[in-house]
Amino acid sequence: MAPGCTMRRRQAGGGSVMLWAMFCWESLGPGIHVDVTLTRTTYLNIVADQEHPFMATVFPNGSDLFQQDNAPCHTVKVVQEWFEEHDKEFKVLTWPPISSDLNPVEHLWDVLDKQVRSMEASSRTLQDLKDLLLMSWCQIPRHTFRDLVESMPQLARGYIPFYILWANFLQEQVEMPVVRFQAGDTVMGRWPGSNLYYEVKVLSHSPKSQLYTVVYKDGTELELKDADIKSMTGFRQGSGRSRSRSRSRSPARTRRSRSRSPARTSRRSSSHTTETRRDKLKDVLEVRLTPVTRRGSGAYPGITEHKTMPLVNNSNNEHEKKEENDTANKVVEVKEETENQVSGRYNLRRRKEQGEERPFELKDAEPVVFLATPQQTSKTTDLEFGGRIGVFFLLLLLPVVVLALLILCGQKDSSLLSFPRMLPTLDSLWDWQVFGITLLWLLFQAVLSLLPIGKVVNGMPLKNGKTLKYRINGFYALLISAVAVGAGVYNGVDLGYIHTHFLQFYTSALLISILLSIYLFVRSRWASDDDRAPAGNSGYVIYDFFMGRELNPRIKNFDIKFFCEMRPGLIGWLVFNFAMLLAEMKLQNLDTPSSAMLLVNGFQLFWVADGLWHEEKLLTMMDILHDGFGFMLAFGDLAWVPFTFTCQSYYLASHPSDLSVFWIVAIILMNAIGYYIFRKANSQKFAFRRNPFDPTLSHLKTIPTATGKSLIASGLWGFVRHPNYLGDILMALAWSLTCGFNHVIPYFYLIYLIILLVHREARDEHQCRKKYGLAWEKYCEAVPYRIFPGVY
Ligand SMILES: NC(=O)C1=CN([C@@H]2O[C@H](COP(=O)(O)OP(=O)(O)OC[C@H]3O[C@@H](n4cnc5c(N)ncnc54)[C@H](OP(=O)(O)O)[C@@H]3O)[C@@H](O)[C@H]2O)C=CC1
Ligand SMILES: CC(C)=CCC[C@@H](C)[C@H]1CC=C2C3=C(CC[C@@]21C)[C@@]1(C)CC[C@H](O)C(C)(C)[C@@H]1CC3
Repeated sequence: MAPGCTMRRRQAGGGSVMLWAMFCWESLGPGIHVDVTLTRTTYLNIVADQEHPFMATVFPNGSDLFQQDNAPCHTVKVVQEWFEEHDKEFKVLTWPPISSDLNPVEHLWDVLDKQVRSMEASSRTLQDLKDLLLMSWCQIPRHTFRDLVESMPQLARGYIPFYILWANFLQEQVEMPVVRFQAGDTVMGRWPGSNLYYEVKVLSHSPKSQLYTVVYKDGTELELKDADIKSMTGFRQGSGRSRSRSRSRSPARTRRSRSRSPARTSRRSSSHTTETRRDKLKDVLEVRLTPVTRRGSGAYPGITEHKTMPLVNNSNNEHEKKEENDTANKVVEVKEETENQVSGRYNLRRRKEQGEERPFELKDAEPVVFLATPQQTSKTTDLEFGGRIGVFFLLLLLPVVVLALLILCGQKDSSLLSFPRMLPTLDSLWDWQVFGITLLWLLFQAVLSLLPIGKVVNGMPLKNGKTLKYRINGFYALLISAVAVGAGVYNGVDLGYIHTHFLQFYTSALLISILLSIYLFVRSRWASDDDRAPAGNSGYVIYDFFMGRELNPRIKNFDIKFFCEMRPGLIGWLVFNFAMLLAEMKLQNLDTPSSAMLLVNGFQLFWVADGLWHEEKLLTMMDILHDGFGFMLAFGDLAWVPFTFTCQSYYLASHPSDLSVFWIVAIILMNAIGYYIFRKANSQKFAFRRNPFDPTLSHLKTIPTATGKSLIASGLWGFVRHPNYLGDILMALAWSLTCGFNHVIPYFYLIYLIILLVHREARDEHQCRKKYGLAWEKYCEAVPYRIFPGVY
């Protein structure tokens, strides 16, 4: 922000709050507090996560217009590229470089200014100012912004259409004393990532970082910004000190001098402390600040009884239904029992009044969105899987486990106790021809993935603000592979070869995954910080080799991780299943495959086809966004998936399983229920993350988080915290049940999946708790079970 844009009153202390907002004739958009230095990444996040979904909701028919001024962050290359990529959905209107026109949002800043000023006495801290700005933005009446648009001369002359969205930044400044609290003071400290305050004791203040070190009652020590601390009296009463404030507009305004009328200047310095305003202010603060009750002594601060944390109904999506002030997002804050004072204004209702017993209150509003700070890849300190020692054993154990599984599965007696004393010789485990076939398969799938069919989509924004492009053609690859395999079999290719050489196929895949991991590890030496995975950069060779140092290793446009996750292993698994089906018919002299084998083939074909149909959704998953590509995923994708996921069909090839009609129906039903839960939960979450305003999701209740994202807290996501895992596990159970109860070996996939998903859930829980703080705690309170309702 250029100094010329701000009008500071005094130099001592103070700071500024930056707000980004957008509006059109139809509706106000969300007001977004930019919590970090405004960078291209921050702005790209705003555009992708806020502006884009809002635009899609307000103008669902496309061909709409978006206008912003020429601020540097608006015009940087990555941002322009993003807009170019989306130019089919909407066009960005250029802002004439020497335009004397104000961005229409600026008129709303004036409205905001008046509203905030009328509550001036309250704004003692940056947090106060931020809260007031956000709340005031939401309170701009509909007629104000509509009148503004309708009064624009360009509109009257037909130069600009109604379907245009304007956006801009506002910077407001507040002055504060430098050190408000002394060591030993008892104050109210905000719990990071939330809007909840707890009693804390100030330990010290650092003049350098301007941070207070405080200790919570449970002993947690944290560093808090001045804005996150309130005095006990101020907290209870909400009375304020005087402050002075100045503001600046969009960063683009650096070159344009802003002429302010003398009237405005005098208005600025006048005091606005009438009783009415105080009352208004009191209301606002009472909605905002809520002392929380502790559940027990020494409890973790997040686990408290928050009678006040709001659960938000997503129904604000239907903005056309609203009568007044139809902002797309409204402030969601905690509130005390003083509901009567404010309920009319803020539309707060007790959930009990709606006949539900939840300890939450419901608001017909979305939260004002706070922007998450983009992550930097620093050294990985939080080691998973038991750290270096854990991954060392996993490195050795995983390949051996698969080998043991295959040996047992292929035996007549598959009981664990009949594991052969003599291990297969190295000679019998290796076949160059098999190795060649495996390489050819990989090459074939790589070629298919590069075919210029299917759409190209953007992945999620990376740390540097860029997005990678992905060709989504997995489903076509499956169809082409099916035709190729079918043609091969028709022309006499004996797929029984796969059954008889299954171990050799495994060792080939194992070797390839090891070689690939070594290649990935070596090439990651040259990976820039931006390209590194948050989870695989501990500095320990074994650990980083296992986890993968590079996030999205690519050879030109070929994304190695995305390819391996979805193609050779998954499609290969289906080919193996088909080979086992043919082998079963041959070994057991059957004219048609057994019902168990048909079910397994059918279910798994459907699951893989479904995964490839929804291939794009993988782009938002932990594996792509967080995990590096190292041995774990290379081995997982190329060896683990095709050789352990086949455990039922490989087992059935040599172990007949007679299923009664009852069992067949029960198993089909179980698979169908599992699939429904799995797919619905995943699709709902994906759609919600892509567009929180999606009208089809308006019935969902959500919990706002301080990052701007909300958590779905009703429907399947209100049933258990990981309904998608539950669905997946139900399907896995159905697949295993086809093999009967003679041996545990066909249940290997089910056992693996439960272990993996329970562990994954714990990893995810850890990350979500870090990301969402108390909002996550609230979600856990509202939805106590993780995967299995009533059990876990
Ligand atoms: N068969 C197999 O071997 C495996 C299958 N899978 C399947 O893949 C699928 C995806 O799994 P995975 O990526 O692990 O997990 P999820 O798809 O459940 O993703 C977890 C993320 O979802 C977001 N989230 C969590 N709770 C909520 C909520 N209430 N509302 C909105 N967003 C929420 C959070 O991210 P944020 O808030 O940042 O968006 C969280 O980090 C699952 O169906 C799983 O069963 C996974 C692993 C192995
Ligand atoms: C023990 C070990 C080596 C673990 C590696 C784990 C991997 C095998 C799995 C981690 C997440 C996976 C997913 C799929 C396959 C298995 C791995 C790679 C998946 C691509 C299968 C198809 C689904 O539709 C899916 C896209 C939901 C799924 C995503 C996760």
